[in-house]
Amino acid sequence: MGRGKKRRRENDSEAPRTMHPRNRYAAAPPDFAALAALYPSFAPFVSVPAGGGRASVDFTDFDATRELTRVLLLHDHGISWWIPDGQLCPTVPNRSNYIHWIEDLLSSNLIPPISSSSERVRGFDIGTGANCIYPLLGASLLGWNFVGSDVTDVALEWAKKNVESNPHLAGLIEIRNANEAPCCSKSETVDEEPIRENTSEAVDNVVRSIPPILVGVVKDNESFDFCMCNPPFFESMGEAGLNPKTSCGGTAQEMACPGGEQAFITHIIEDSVSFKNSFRWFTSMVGRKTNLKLLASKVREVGASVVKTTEFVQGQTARWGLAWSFIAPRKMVIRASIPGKVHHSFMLQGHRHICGAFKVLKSAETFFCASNLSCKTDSVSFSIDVTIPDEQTQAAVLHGDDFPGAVEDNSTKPHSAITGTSFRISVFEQIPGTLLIRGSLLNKALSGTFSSLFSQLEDTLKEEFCRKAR
Ligand SMILES: C[S@@+](CC[C@H](N)C(=O)[O-])C[C@H]1O[C@@H](n2cnc3c(N)ncnc32)[C@H](O)[C@@H]1O
Repeated sequence: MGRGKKRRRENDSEAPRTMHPRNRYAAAPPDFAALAALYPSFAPFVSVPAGGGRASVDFTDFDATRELTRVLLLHDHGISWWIPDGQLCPTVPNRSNYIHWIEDLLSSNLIPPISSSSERVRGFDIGTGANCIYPLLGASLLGWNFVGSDVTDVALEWAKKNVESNPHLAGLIEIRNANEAPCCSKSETVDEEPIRENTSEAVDNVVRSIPPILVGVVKDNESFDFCMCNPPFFESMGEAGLNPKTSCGGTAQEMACPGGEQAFITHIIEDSVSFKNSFRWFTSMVGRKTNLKLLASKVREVGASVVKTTEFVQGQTARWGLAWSFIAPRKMVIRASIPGKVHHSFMLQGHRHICGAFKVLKSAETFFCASNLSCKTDSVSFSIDVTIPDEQTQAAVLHGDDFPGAVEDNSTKPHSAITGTSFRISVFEQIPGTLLIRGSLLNKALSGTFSSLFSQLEDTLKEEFCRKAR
């Protein structure tokens, strides 16, 4: 955790415009003056301009940042919380975004629930820290169950204290010492010298020096709906640098590890292969966009069936989310409840940068590939030819979900005649910031299935692009 790509500075007291819509601070940022009136211990950290105006907090003061977090957790979430001086202090609105993204992944239904899924969602927070922020937020906002792991004495001691201070959540959260994994050697001191060669061999060597993350820490027969991680992003505290505009604390053990986030997340990816069927989703926060691409290809190399990414814009800092799963995505055999047509279209309107035609094309490709449909993308004509594999085509017909030639006539052709059903998705930029997405059935079979898929594509792209653009 630390400093990533800097964004144009926004007023710190304003909620970033890109907050998740369900984030409780999305509509209105915290009202510092009102909180100061309610909590006298917070008042000394709040300044109100002489001529009136919005109250502010000095984010370069660790004590102020920690007191704000304490007050927000107490006032808005009913959580009693504290961390010792210098430990990483989380910002509540930012951390909530990651929780809501996982909530979206779980509810997307892209991956079916794992067989042992219980009624209550169960998550594994890798490196929960002294602050234990994700389990506390996930349990209080959504009633999720958590195992939170860590390796340092201070993190384990304070994470437990933070859980015990909240008896209403204590039954939902277990804190686990990753150093007690059977294969573990005690956590190493962080090397101040970064690895010189950034070759994959150098990274692999470093990965082996990181203490256990999942293997040995996850118990036999345990299963989880997801894991999450805010990794140590840096190779050294020198690399972490100091952001003069904020003081969120952070010790070397929290901020840095040998090989930085690339090695840490590579370790998670390697471990994930051992738990293909025990986790529905593996996720991690990523601090650098270059690492996101690299790690996403690693995830594909180890055979993930679905890979998803997102961008978290957190005030001035951009971070990314990487999610993957080995569970086969649900097959797109769709009940054609909407009337079949051979052409469909919809508009995406949003901010030009966010809603670029190429980005939308790639997201559409990801959507279809994740559904086991084969895609041929032409980035010159901004189009994708999508083919529904024969077995899915057959399944749609056999299940009575659709029928061939639904638009042309309502007669049912022999099943064997329907092969390689395909359609074309094209993205056109109408005016800057407005895109037209058009879908055309190429061989006029299974129009109901095509219509249903197109409607799901519309929902997915609108959710992804229009929400961000708000
Ligand atoms: C950036 S901090 C994140 C703390 C907290 N989750 C947050 O978001 O503020 C990274 C945490 O990972 C922990 N850590 C490092 N290696 C670990 C390992 N092998 N297993 C579990 N936790 C580890 C560190 O001790 C530290 O608490």
